[in-house]
Amino acid sequence: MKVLVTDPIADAGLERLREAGHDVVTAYDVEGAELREEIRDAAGLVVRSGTEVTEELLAAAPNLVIVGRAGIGVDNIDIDAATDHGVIVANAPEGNVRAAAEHTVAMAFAAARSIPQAHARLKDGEWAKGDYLGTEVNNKTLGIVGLGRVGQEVAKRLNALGMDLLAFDPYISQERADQLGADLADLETVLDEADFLTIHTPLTPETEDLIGTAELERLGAGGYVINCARGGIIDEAALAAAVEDGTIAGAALDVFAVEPLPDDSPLLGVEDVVVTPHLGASTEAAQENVATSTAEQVIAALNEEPVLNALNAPSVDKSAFPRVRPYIELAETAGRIAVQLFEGRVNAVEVEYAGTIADEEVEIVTASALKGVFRPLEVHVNTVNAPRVAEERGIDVTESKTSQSDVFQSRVSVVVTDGEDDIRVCGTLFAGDDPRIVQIDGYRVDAIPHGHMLVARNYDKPGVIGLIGTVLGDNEVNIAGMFNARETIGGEALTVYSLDSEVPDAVIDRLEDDERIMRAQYLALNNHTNP
Ligand SMILES: NC(=O)C1=CN([C@@H]2O[C@H](COP(=O)(O)OP(=O)(O)OC[C@H]3O[C@@H](n4cnc5c(N)ncnc54)[C@H](O)[C@@H]3O)[C@@H](O)[C@H]2O)C=CC1
Ligand SMILES: O=C(O)C(=O)COP(=O)(O)O
Repeated sequence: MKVLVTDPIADAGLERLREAGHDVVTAYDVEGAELREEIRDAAGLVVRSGTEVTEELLAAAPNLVIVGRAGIGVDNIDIDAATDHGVIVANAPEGNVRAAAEHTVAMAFAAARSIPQAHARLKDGEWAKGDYLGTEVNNKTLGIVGLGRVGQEVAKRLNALGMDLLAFDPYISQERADQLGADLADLETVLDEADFLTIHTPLTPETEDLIGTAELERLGAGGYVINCARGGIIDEAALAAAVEDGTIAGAALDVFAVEPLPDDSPLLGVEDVVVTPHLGASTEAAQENVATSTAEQVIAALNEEPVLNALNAPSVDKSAFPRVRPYIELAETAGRIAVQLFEGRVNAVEVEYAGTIADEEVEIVTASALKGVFRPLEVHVNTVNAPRVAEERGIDVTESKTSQSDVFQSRVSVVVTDGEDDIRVCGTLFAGDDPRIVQIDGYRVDAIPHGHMLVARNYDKPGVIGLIGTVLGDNEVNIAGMFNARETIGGEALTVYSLDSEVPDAVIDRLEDDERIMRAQYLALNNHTNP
């Protein structure tokens, strides 16, 4: 499949994709209409921070399965739109953490000891020894905004260099902070106490412009700001002014609100603002890590396997996946059968798990059952967007589990209802992976869910089964298997036929013309034959 790579990633990642048999196309400086054309037949897209993955781009990518972000920050990807389009977004949250932490430490020293400024002057032939009186980090307080993966690595390193740690992060436990030797406080206290303030949050509506004039005033003279997280968290004009007028001592920035940083940025004119062009993740090791990890995730997604770091898709533990996998298709089929048999307007879907499957993480199986239920919709529904499609349509989804199962070791049931009537379809796996539909609307059946199915509700009268067989045969529809279930002798019965081909409407009409047959329904279970 085609995997489009729009930002440079390490060769190891490109190689991994090729080894998996994918057609890797690199398009580093392509934008606009040209990029939309390039993505049209792509199944995978790999980006870093340089590509804006917008709704417009996603809309131009009907075959896209996954956007892999070879790095951490996903603020350049419209995840919401990706979910709507059923596209997985996955990042590589581990591989460049140490690189980003080391760069942060380097930037702290660069600012505190004016290394870039002194270096530039010496290169110009000037021995400016007397102009620089730096600040030691030893015995100073490090204020950390965002004590996540990078923040914690920075904390450990700078703590080892003699700094006290004070962190603002409303989403971290006291226990974790204690393990790091960090005190937790509100932002104001951190600003009041810190000598160095380092930012390690993602860019979100909550963190946008988190640090402005008032916060820099609180940090005060002698304070340094380091930002290797995301531009936009600090108000750049306010920061440039605060360093320029001595409100704070200096700043070191790796990231900017607009990248590449425009020539006319006020930051560029301020002597004590140190800048690097978004180099935090740019080490050989980090790039190899994130490129291979992203390639693995793209390969998994294109193989319909679980994507470890998916940000918008149900997650499954890799070791549990083989146990869960066969139920994914079974639940989708049960959902497809249930919705096609149901004659009302679905306003709720219930997925029940009984037996050993109830011990597993089944989020992806439930999403798959919904995918089956929504199959007749025009929109492209998959396990990424199925829960959202349900929510948007006001369809209640419930999942229930019981360790008790009847005769089967495990059973998955999909119930669709309009609040009054419902249809329940239950499936199981024989011999571990052989899917069977074992109950339809209360009738015990045994049907192989494959291809084409005819479900007839008839009276248990002599000759009915023969008639159905003859009518199907006369119309060249071959019967692969059949199961007849009845309530009582002579009472209502439900007969399920597994067929080798589609049943034309005229044949359905012909069957329903017989007064012994109340209802005959053709169900398409093949992907290609969905009505
Ligand atoms: N300069 C570069 O090249 C690199 C930059 N990054 C950036 O560094 C940042 C941090 O990355 P990770 O540590 O991996 O993320 P993370 O998700 O592990 O940690 C982020 C932390 O911020 C906290 N947080 C979220 N909202 C907050 C708020 N409003 N106030 C205070 N704390 C808040 C979270 O609770 C979490 O602990 C990201 O923006 C990432 O994109 C990461 C790698 C390289
Ligand atoms: O991983 C991140 O969040 C980064 O900021 C690294 O960005 P990059 O992959 O170097 O464009």
